[in-house]
Amino acid sequence: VAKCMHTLTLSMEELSIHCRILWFLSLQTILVMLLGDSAVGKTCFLVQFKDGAFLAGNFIATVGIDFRNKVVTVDNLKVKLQIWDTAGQERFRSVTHAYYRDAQALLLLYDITSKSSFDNIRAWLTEIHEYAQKDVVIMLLGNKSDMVHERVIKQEEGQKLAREYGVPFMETSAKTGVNVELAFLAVAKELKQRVSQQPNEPKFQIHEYIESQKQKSGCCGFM
Ligand SMILES: Nc1nc2c(ncn2[C@@H]2O[C@H](COP(=O)(O)OP(=O)(O)OP(=O)(O)O)[C@@H](O)[C@H]2O)c(=O)[nH]1
Repeated sequence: VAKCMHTLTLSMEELSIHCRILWFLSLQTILVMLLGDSAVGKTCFLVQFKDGAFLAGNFIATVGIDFRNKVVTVDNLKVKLQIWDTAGQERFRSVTHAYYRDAQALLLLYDITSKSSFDNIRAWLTEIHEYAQKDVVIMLLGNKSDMVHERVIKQEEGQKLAREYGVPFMETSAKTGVNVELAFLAVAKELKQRVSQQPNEPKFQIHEYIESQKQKSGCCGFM
């Protein structure tokens, strides 16, 4: 029995190593795309995540598409995120459509101080369903949560819309950094878990993960 147990333990260990190698080889780079109307803060969101800085000053709209890489650690594994920052302006829409199908995760932003950017989320989701992969991870983000006095979209409205489409939701601030890293880590963890999850493990729940991180940080703006 002891010998059997030993063999069993070894093979479980081996299996785990194989899973990690597979994960490393297959999903070493995760493609994340930032979407949403012009001026909702996509470029600032990316710069905050990449460099921990806020781009204050004149607003310069993105032309076409741009990308940055950042390596993060998910469950002790290094994962490279390749993040595509898209132009929100309508005239670049056909350029960005071409990139949708390669994205594994989409962070869809609106600006909590702009009703039109929130109203356009439904149209963005329609486009996503038309052009993106069926199993793409989508997260809805209400950005500029630091602008409390200019807010026109309540947190509950964002939450309600997200629930309607079955996607996770958070409010974020590219200015203060609130929830910026968490948004990327949550989608990376979801994608990693899809690959490496053991059959006897409970399914990873991105909503619960976000909630647990909220409780850990005791901070604001999570949903
Ligand atoms: N207060 C505040 N301002 C923000 C935040 N995020 C972005 N901004 C400001 O909003 C404006 C637009 O930000 P960008 O990041 O350039 O917007 P974008 O979504 O990339 O715009 P496009 O490139 O046209 O699609 C800039 O003036 C930023 O300084 C935020 O979280 N809080």
